[in-house]
Amino acid sequence: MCAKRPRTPPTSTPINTNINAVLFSLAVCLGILFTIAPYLAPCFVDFLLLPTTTTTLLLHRASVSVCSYRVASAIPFARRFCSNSKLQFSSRAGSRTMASGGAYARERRVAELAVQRAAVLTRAVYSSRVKGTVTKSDASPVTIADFGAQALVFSALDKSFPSDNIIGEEDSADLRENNDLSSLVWDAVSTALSASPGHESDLGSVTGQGQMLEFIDKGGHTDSATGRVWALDPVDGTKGFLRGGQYAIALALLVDGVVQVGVLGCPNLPGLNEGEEGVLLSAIRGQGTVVKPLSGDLDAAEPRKTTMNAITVASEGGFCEGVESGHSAHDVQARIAGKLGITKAPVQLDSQAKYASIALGRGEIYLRLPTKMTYEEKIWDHAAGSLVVGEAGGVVADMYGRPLDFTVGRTLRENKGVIAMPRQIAEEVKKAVLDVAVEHYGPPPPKSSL
Ligand SMILES: Nc1ncnc2c1ncn2[C@@H]1O[C@H](COP(=O)(O)OS(=O)(=O)O)[C@@H](OP(=O)(O)O)[C@H]1O
Ligand SMILES: [Mg+2]
Repeated sequence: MCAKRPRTPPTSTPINTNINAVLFSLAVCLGILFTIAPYLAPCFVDFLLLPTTTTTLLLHRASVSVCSYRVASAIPFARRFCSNSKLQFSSRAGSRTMASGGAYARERRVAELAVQRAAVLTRAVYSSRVKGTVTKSDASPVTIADFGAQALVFSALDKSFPSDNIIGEEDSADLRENNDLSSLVWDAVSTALSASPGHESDLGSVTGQGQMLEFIDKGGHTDSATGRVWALDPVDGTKGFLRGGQYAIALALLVDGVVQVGVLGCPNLPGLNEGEEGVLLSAIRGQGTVVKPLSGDLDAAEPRKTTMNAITVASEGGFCEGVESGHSAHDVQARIAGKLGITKAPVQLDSQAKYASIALGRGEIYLRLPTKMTYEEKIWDHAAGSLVVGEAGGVVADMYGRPLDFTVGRTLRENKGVIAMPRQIAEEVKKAVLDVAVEHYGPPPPKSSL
């Protein structure tokens, strides 16, 4: 159980923003200096020795054009440098909200409220007789809860951040073909709206079935690398949801391909107090991870800071994995655990509740090794969870030890498998996973040419 000392999360101040701006400028200058030096040198020497020859003029011109290309490439270099070093920077002026409580405080608050409102709907759908399950083209199930939760969260994003882009797991095609199912989703949405009134100025509303379908279709964005992009999995672990197991409502904000805010609502995880059910975890890059009860007044709830168990050898820990044997390779995961000397049996949980659990210190390692090398993990299955774990003192990587690359669209096609663990044992776990992965799947595939 996680019973950490309540603590207010650290906040960013305008001073931090200025420091970030100065550091960013420094990174640009450094990028320019390092990248153009080799090209300026011959130009300078030639200028001294043969100032009037045609060769010098041509060399000079070539150097200048290479320099301008290099100067241009120094900007993305600096941006990446700043993102990697956890300095929050966004290319779009005014795109980061500095509300009371620091950078991205407003985004976090709206995301938390939206996830909470969606959880009212998913819980109601679970308790009702009809789940309206349909099977998608990839053979995975989708229910009234998935569609309804997506409509509610997108209504909130549309109200609070109307110019942001959205990547969402679902679309309304099945509903437009099946009016009975669409009506059931609308019933669930309107019931959830009346059951959780308030916050309309932040969360908006859904005025009818037509608008609901329009909201559901707002998640078709494909470019995850540019500007502000929200990624939503309205019901992650739909199979878990249907069998009364774990599921999560997972919402993240990416800015220029870097996850800056992550929120996980886990309605069926044990709560923070005896007899309570449901937790709401949230993280802002550079500000740690906090947890609140999923129910109740979120503005009044004191956020508790949570950190992973700081074990120093992997054999002291336990690992969690997915329930479905088709989603991750249980046999390969067992081999890795054996190599690490882990003796505890794995804990099987559906959804990003796995990320939530280890961020709460209710487990240490998450292993997700592929059953098929052709499978591309989805951005909405990892964006929120990876930040929640990263900010709780963890490291998230793929099975070859590479950081997750959220810049390549709706999937993580440059990564294979996912692992997460406390940073103290990251190198040990990464090495064991890499050895087994190379043996079982072969060396890492080259970067895609797309
Ligand atoms: N073949 C394969 N490999 C890996 N992952 C897959 C695969 N097929 C589906 N999915 C995605 O798995 C998401 C659910 O992940 P879980 O961690 O809940 O899986 S598990 O059931 O606990 O094993 C699930 O998310 P939801 O559809 O939101 O439930 C899928 O996006
Ligand atoms: Mg999912």
